Parts: sequence; C-alpha cells; structure tokens
Amino acid sequence: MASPANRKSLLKVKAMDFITSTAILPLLFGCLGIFGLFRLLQWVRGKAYLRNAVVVITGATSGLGRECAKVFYAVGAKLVLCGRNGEALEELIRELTASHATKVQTHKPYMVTFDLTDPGAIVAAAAEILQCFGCVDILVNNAGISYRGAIVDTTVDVDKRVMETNYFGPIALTKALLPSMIKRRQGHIVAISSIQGKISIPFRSAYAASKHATQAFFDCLRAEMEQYEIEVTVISPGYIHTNLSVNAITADGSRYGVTDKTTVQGRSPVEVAQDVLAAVGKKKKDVILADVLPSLAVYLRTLAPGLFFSLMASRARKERKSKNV
Ligand SMILES: NC(=O)C1=CN([C@@H]2O[C@H](COP(=O)(O)OP(=O)(O)OC[C@H]3O[C@@H](n4cnc5c(N)ncnc54)[C@H](OP(=O)(O)O)[C@@H]3O)[C@@H](O)[C@H]2O)C=CC1
Ligand SMILES: CCCCCCCCCCCCCCCC(=O)OCC(=O)COP(=O)(O)O
Repeated sequence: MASPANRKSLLKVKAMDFITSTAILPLLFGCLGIFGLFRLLQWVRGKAYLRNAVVVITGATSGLGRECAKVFYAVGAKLVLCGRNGEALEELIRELTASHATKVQTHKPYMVTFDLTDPGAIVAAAAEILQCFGCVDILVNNAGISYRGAIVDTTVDVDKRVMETNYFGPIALTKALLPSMIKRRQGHIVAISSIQGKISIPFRSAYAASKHATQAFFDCLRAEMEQYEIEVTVISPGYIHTNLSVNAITADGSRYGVTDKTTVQGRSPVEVAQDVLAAVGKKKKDVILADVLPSLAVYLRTLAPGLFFSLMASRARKERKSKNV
C-alpha cells in the first residue's frame, strides 16, 4: 500500500505523463497562440480605427481629458479639444505638436471653447466643431464636476449645476452632433461616467444622480443608434488622481478646495487614458475601470441590495462623525 505522499507524487507523474503523451500540450499552446493572435488583431484593428479619426474631447484642459488628448493624438487622431479655458487648450496644443514621441502621422488639433452649462453656446460650439475637420467620428464626453454635501443642506441650484455640467451639457452636445453622424451612418459616442453611475455613495447625491442619468441616457442611445451603426461606449472609472475633488462644489455652491485622500490614492490619469483609448478602439459598450472593491460593490448593489444599503448607511454614519456633517 503506497503512503499518501507517494500516492500524491504518483498522481503527479501520471498527470504529467497524460499531458505529454496526449494532445493536451499542443492544444494548450494552440489555444494560447490563437488567443495571442486574436489580441494582436484586436490591437491592430483598434489602432487603424483611431488613426485619422476625428475625435472631439470635452474637458481637455485637465485631468483625464488632457491625458486622453495625448493618447489619441499619439495614435494619429484628428483632435478637436474643448474646454472653458482657452489658454490651457492652447498650451496643450503647443505641448502636443512640440512632442515627437510618436512614429505615426499626427495632425494639429483644433480647439473650441465653451461652457457646458450654456445651452446656446453648445449649439454654436457643435457647428464650430463640425467645421474643424468637416465631420466628427468620435465624441468623448469627458468634462465634469463633482460635489460634496448632505442632501438636507444642499440647494436645488447646486443639484442643477451638477446636472447641467455632467448630464444636460453632454447630452445637448451629443444631440447636436448626432444628425451628422446619422447622415454618414458612422460615429462613436463615448461617455465618461463613474462607478458612481452604477452605485450611489453618501454625500455625493448630485454627482451620483448625474452619473446614473448619464448611464441611462447613453444605454438608451446605444439601442437607438444600432440601426445607424453608431457605437456608444460608457466608461465608469473608480478614483483617479486629478483635480475633480478640489474643483467639486459643496452644498452652498462654493468650491470644495480639498484634494481628498481617495483622489490622491486613485489611479494615474495617464493609465486611465490608455484604458479609455483601448476601450474605444475595441468599441466596447460598457467598461468599469476600477479596483476590485468598487467593482464588487456594483454586483453587491444588484445581488444583495439590503446588504449594500446597510454598508452605505454605516459609511454615512462614519463620515458624519468624522466630518461633523
Ligand atoms: N477623478 C476621478 O476620481 C474620477 C473622474 N471621473 C470623471 O472623469 C471626468 C474628468 O474628470 P477629471 O479629469 O477627473 O477632473 P478634472 O477636474 O481634472 O477635469 C474636469 C474637466 O471638465 C471641465 N469642465 C468642468 N466644468 C465644465 C463646464 N461647465 N463646461 C466645460 N467644461 C467643464 C474642466 O474644464 P475647466 O478647466 O474649464 O474647469 C476640466 O477640463 C469627469 O466626467 C469625472 O466625473 C470618473 C470617475 C472618477
Ligand atoms: C462581495 C463583497 C463586496 C464588498 C463591497 C464592499 C462595498 C465597498 C464600497 C465601495 C464604495 C466605492 C466607491 C467608489 C467611488 C468611486 O470610485 O467614485 C469615482 C468617482 O467618480 C470619484 O468622484 P469623487 O468626487 O467622489 O471623488
């Protein structure tokens, strides 16, 4: 009778014999090869899709939008960079055109300045955007602001400001550019949402609501645009180390002015921009770009809502205690 240790090593030898003497090994390498080839093909197709594509990026003056401008420029996209701050856009264009970090043919970006909270300005901006290269292939709705505050203390004006910037502005710009995409039966709309478009955390009511609305709108749009072959990608990042927190507005509309620890510990916008580029290149429909815990929280919200709500209530209690809100 063999001892348990001997039995174990005997089993190992038998398993190795089986693997080497049958077709398993070649099959395994074959599968890996096919997978590698598939990924390579996807990468090449993504690059070809983005090269010479007319890409409009809102909120290109800072954070994720600025980094997106760099990665889309580097793969040869024709950029129209949007923001409120003309000087910051000019500086970015100077930086892009001065760099020779890419081997592909690049194109001098255009800039269009407008405020997303001004509906009239959006209509005029859309016309200006269309004139830059004659059409738009990809619109990246990236611009946004965040908010911090308790619902009971927050004026409805603050809720409206967040909704105007994060929801009404981007959907107005999308609607203004859609007819030209429909006419060409070609186009791609990207919405930079947030994990908070899928779950709501305390003291972020206006922000989470604006991002939930974004998710809902662009999910509807995806279904309605399928007949015109227009793609819709919703991207939901977790924390990113940008100016979002410091520029957030508070219950009375004043600037928050603090870079939260969660923001500092967030992912680099450079990395997130690479992921955005890959997701757009692959024409992904819905992408979460977050750590394990926030990603799991999304599933928890669906599968065990009671537990999720208890966790959020406890989070609210803790935050109230620590910040005295
Ligand atoms: N940072 C994070 O942790 C996360 C961010 N996101 C999302 O990423 C996107 C980019 O934010 P991020 O880069 O982090 O933050 P930043 O504050 O660095 O950038 C925000 C951009 O939006 C622009 N913007 C703000 N308000 C308006 C307006 N009224 N009209 C036009 N443009 C405006 C800003 O332009 P201006 O220079 O004129 O202020 C700026 O370019 C946002 O949609 C945000 O919700 C999602 C998940 C996590
Ligand atoms: C099966 C086990 C599941 C365990 C789940 C535990 C629940 C953990 C809760 C995690 C909450 C994560 C919140 C993430 C929020 C986030 O990433 O937001 C991104 C932003 O948009 C940031 O904006 P802000 O202005 O809030 O800085």
